[in-house]
Amino acid sequence: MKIKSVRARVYEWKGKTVPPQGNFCSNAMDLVYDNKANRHAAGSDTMNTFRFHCWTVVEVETDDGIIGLGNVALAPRIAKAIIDEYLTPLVLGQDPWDYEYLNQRMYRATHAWGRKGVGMAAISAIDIAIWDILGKSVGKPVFKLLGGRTKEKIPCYYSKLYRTDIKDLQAEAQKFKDQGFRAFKMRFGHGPAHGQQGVVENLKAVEAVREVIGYDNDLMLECYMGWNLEYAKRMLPKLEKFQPRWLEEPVIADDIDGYAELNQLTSIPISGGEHEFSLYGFKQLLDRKAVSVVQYDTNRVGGITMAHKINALCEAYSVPVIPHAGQMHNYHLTMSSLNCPMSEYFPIFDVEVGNELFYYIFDGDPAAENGFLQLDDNLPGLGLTLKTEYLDHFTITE
Ligand SMILES: O=C(O)C(=O)C[C@@H](O)CO
Ligand SMILES: [Mg+2]
Repeated sequence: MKIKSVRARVYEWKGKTVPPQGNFCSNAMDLVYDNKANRHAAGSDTMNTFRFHCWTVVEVETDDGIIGLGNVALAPRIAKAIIDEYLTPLVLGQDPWDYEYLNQRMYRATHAWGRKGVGMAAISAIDIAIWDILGKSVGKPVFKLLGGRTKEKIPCYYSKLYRTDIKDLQAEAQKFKDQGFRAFKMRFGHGPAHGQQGVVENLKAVEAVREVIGYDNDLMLECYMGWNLEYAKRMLPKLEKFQPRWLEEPVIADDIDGYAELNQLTSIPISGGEHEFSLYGFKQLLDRKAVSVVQYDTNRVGGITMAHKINALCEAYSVPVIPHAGQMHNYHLTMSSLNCPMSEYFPIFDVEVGNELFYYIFDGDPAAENGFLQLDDNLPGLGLTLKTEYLDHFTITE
C-alpha cells in the first residue's frame, strides 16, 4: 500500500454564528494595550485569536483507494500551504505503515522553521489521516492499534460555560447537569486589566457555578492564558475553597517557570499543554513539574504518532493526560491509555467560538450520553466521514 495523493482543503464557515459577548473568556490578548485608533484595524479584535471558524481538512489516499481523514484548526490557510508545499512531497509514494519514519521525516524536514505551532499542526493532520488509513486497511478502529480498550466507556467533562450573566451561567450548568454530566469546565471573563472588580467578578462566577453543580461534581477553571503570574498568584489562594479539579493555562504557554511556580503554590493542580508541541515540549513541562494535568491536542502536537509517545511519557511521570478538545483523534488515544482518565467534550451547539465546528464538517463524533462517550469496537479507522449536510455553509478552498 502506497500513498497516492494528499488533498488539503480549507473549510471556511460562512453560516450563522452566535456572537460572543463582552468578557466572554480571558485570553492572552487581554494584556495588550489596544488604543482607539487600532481598535477597528484588522487583527485588533482581541477575540480573533480565539475563534476557529476555518479548518483545514486533509484527505490522504492510497493506491488501493483507502482515504484517511485528518484536520487542523490552527492557522488553517497556512497549514494548507505547508502541507501542499513541504509535507505532501515527503509522504507521496510512501507506505503508510511506516508511520514513525514518515512522522520523523516531516518533523525533521521542517525543523528549521516548524517544531512548534502551525508547522506541527500541519504534520499532525497528515499523521492523523495516516492512522485513519491504517485502521481502515485492517478493519480496526484506531484505538485497537494503539493498545485497545482500557475503559468500558470514556467519562467526559462538559466544556463551555463562557462568562455571561450569572443567571444564564447557572441555567447552562443546570441544563447540562440534568443531562448527566458530572464534570464542568467554565471560563473566566476577567484578568489583570479588570482590577479588583474583575477579581470579584471571577470569584462570583465560580461560586455561582459551584452553587448549581455542588461539590460532588468536578469543576475545572479555564484562563486561556489571559492572566499573568502576579495576578494568578493573587487568585489561586482565593480559589482554593471552591476545590477546582484544575486551573487551566493561567499564563502564556512559554512561561514554563510561571506554571511551575503556580503548580507548587496551592493545592490547586495547574493544567496545560494545549499550546505545547512535540515530545520534547512535554518532557520540559514534566521535568519542571509545571503541570499536574497534560492537555495536548493530537491535531497540534504532531499527530497520533507523537501523542501516543507523549501518553507513555506522561504515564512514566504519573501525570494524567486529558487531551484538549473532543474529536476522534483525541478520543482514540484516551480510550487506549489507562493514564487518560477522561475526555473534554464540546457540546453540539450553534457555531460560536468554532470549537464545535467539527460537528458541521464531519459525521461520526459521538454525542455524550449521561456524561460518557462510546467508541465502536467494529468501526474501522477514526470512524469519521465528511458531512454533506452543511457543505453550502462553507467556502471551500482547494
Ligand atoms: O477547551 C479548551 O480548553 C480551550 O481552551 C478552548 C478554547 O476555545 C477556549 O475556551
Ligand atoms: Mg483550554
